[in-house]
Amino acid sequence: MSGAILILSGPSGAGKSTIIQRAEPLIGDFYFSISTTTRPPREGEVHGVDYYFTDKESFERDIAAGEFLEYAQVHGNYYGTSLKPVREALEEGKLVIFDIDVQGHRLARAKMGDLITSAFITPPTIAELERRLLSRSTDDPETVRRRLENAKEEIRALEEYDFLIINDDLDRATEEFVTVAKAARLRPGHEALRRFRESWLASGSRS
Ligand SMILES: Nc1ncnc2c1ncn2[C@@H]1O[C@H](COP(=O)(O)OP(=O)(O)OP(=O)(O)O)[C@@H](O)[C@H]1O
Ligand SMILES: Nc1nc2c(ncn2[C@@H]2O[C@H](COP(=O)(O)O)[C@@H](O)[C@H]2O)c(=O)[nH]1
Repeated sequence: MSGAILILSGPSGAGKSTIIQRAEPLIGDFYFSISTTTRPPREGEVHGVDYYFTDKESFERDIAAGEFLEYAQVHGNYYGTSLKPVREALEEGKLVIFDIDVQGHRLARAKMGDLITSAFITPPTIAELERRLLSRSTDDPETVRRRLENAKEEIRALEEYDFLIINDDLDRATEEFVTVAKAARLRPGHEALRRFRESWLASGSRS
């Protein structure tokens, strides 16, 4: 595998999807890992674009079949990253971007740590996070409350990430994310390093 992985995490409502969408034309060729979830679709979300929406029984069947690189229960629903498309994209040398929670970041690091660069995105304050969750109008008040409570736990994992992006100004945060993505691309995994060393040593010299 010669690609690289960039993991983006942060509280729900931090602006991860917004930033990935804005950064897309600026990063160049990459593969965005579409997660599978048991969360019901929000208005406007499309199966196979935003998520693969499924039910608990088939998600648990996929867990048992070893389909996931990582999965976790987040805000009361299952979310998981399918291993097969990620492996294929890596084999094609692509940068693979994940938008996953802090548990998923830990699990992915344990399996593919040498390929991973990670960034944690957060609004500057909890009050601003609450404002964004409310103004997005996608979740009922109980869901917003639960997501805000979870945010206080998630931010404890900050030190586990390579980069912190404070999303106060969207243009600046997007620019920072693009910089991180370019850096992630330049980070070869152990296998790629070994291959380079072998070919470098085999390249010979005149003396
Ligand atoms: N810098 C910003 N200033 C003001 N509003 C913002 C900023 N960044 C994002 N938003 C808004 O905040 C809301 C949440 O953003 P978004 O849906 O991208 O968050 P997310 O981190 O992907 O959330 P989730 O994890 O729940 O999918 C959206 O309405 C978005 O337009
Ligand atoms: N561990 C994983 N977390 C995931 C995955 N896909 C998304 N997420 C995280 O879930 C929350 C909530 O997302 P929402 O779309 O319901 O608002 C968010 O923090 C995502 O990063 C995954 O495959 N694995």
